[in-house]
Amino acid sequence: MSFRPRRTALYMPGSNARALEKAKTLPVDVLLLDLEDSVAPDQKDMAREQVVEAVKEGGFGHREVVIRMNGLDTPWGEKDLAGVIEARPDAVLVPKVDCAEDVYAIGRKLNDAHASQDLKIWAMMETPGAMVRALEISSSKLEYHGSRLSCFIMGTNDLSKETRAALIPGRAPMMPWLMQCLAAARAYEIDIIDGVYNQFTDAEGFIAECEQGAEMGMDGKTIIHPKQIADCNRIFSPSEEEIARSREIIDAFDAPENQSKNVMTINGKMVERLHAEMARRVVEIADAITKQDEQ
Ligand SMILES: CC(C)(COP(=O)(O)OP(=O)(O)OC[C@H]1O[C@@H](n2cnc3c(N)ncnc32)[C@H](O)[C@@H]1OP(=O)(O)O)[C@@H](O)C(=O)NCCC(=O)NCCSC(=O)C[C@H](O)C(=O)O
Ligand SMILES: [Mg+2]
Repeated sequence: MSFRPRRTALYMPGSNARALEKAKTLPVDVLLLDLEDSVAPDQKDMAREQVVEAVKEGGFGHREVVIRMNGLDTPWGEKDLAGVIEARPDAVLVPKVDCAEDVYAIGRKLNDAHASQDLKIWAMMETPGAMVRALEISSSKLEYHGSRLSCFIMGTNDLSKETRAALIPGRAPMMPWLMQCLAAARAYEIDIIDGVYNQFTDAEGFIAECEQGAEMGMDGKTIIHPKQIADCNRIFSPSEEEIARSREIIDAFDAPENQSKNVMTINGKMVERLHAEMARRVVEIADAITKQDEQ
């Protein structure tokens, strides 16, 4: 599959055996098995063992499986990374990435361990340093031979803690950083998934934040509870109307009589060839979602 849907990325504490089992039945695109902030220090070793065993055992179907390790500067980081190498998930999620060297350090260790290049690095973007160095971090994808960086995840809780910017409805204080990370990600063809909405019992607020993230261009949203799955999947999927409009644009530009046209009027609106490229992406996303749902 050339396009991989990343609409819903569900966190679950690695210490929660029930959640790990339940994950195999939930309609999410990505599972974020957490060894970091949702796991208490006295549970870290147990959580790591449990997650490594669960990933080795498999059974997660089409879901992308990602393990969030503790930082290499903590007492658990090295053991977590060894566990990741043993378990072989789709990606390791590195918390509190602050600069490109934090990505290189993980890449070097994976390469030294001869871990498959299919094991990707995802970066949590959640420190003030990462906000001002977002482009340096994303560019590490190209500048370091063997870099595996393929996705950013916004960590708005830590960002709020470290910057003291309030997490409020509409997220005005966070908007410059969210968009800066998005542009940095796109500049190097890296996916980007939005931060969590903590008030998981507030469906209306969650829907508003998903819609905002989708309008900003995020590929999906991180979630913390199964209640949030259905709305998140729906909002980050192309609507029937959008798919129909996209097919209309593609057909118009593909028509033999329009081959020498770069601009047209469709339904009273100017449409250029670049819009046909955007439309093809919408259809590709919709097809990938349909294919995944059929599995
Ligand atoms: C928030 C929770 C602690 C709530 O847990 P609980 O009270 O147990 O929820 P429910 O009783 O409503 O659960 C109903 C059933 O759903 C299952 N469940 C709940 N949450 C999950 C989950 N995340 N994954 C899988 N399954 C889940 C329960 O097991 C129940 O199942 P059943 O037995 O069949 O009835 C809890 O939801 C939770 O722990 N959520 C994840 C918290 C987490 O991982 N946080 C860390 C990431 S957030 C973050 O740090 C982002 C970033 O770094 C930043 O800085 O912003
Ligand atoms: Mg965090």
